[in-house]
Amino acid sequence: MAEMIRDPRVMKKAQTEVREVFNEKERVDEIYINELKYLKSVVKETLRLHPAAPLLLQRECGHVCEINGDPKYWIEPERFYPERFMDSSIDYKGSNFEYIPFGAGRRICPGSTLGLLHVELTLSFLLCHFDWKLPNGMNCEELDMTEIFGVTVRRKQDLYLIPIAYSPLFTT
Ligand code: HEM
Repeated sequence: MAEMIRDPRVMKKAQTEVREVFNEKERVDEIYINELKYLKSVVKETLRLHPAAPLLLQRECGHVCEINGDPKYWIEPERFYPERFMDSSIDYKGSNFEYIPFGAGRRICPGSTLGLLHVELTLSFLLCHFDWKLPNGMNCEELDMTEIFGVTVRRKQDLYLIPIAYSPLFTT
């Protein structure tokens, strides 16, 4: 939600997809979740930029540095850009080592399917039934994206957003 509120283009695109699929089916339901190609890319991109459980001890680089000057695996690696996963063969199975939000190998997360379903379904509900805006006239560039490390990584500042109920019946 934080990445999408920072980029209204992505929010709009994900919302349009969710509303098209679920309005047609007349309800939000997990059986249609695989039709949400863009929303799934949003979740993938979120787990790329913000892995909930980075492996090993977390470290932070003390200096700005450039490694070989050429991003080998990701184009514009720091950018939140879900489109990079559309039509990509990279999945969650841990066979692409540049993307292992659930780990890899024998100890890969056994709860990934359940975890993803919860995230995707919850996000679908939030996008389908509400429009979202920042409080107090806050600008999206002002949103603090600092993360803190614990057992899992999370936002340092809680995210406050204003939901505006949406119903296709009341739109013009
Ligand atoms: C989006 C949600 C989730 C993320 C991002 C996530 C991520 C991870 C990661 C990165 C690991 C370490 C894998 C490794 O050592 O290579 C892990 C392990 C594990 N996860 Fe998850 N997980 C999620 C949801 C869940 C859920 C819903 C469950 C249980 C219902 C679960 C159960 C476990 C267990 C038991 C392990 C330890 C596996 C082992 O060491 O053999 N996870 N998870």
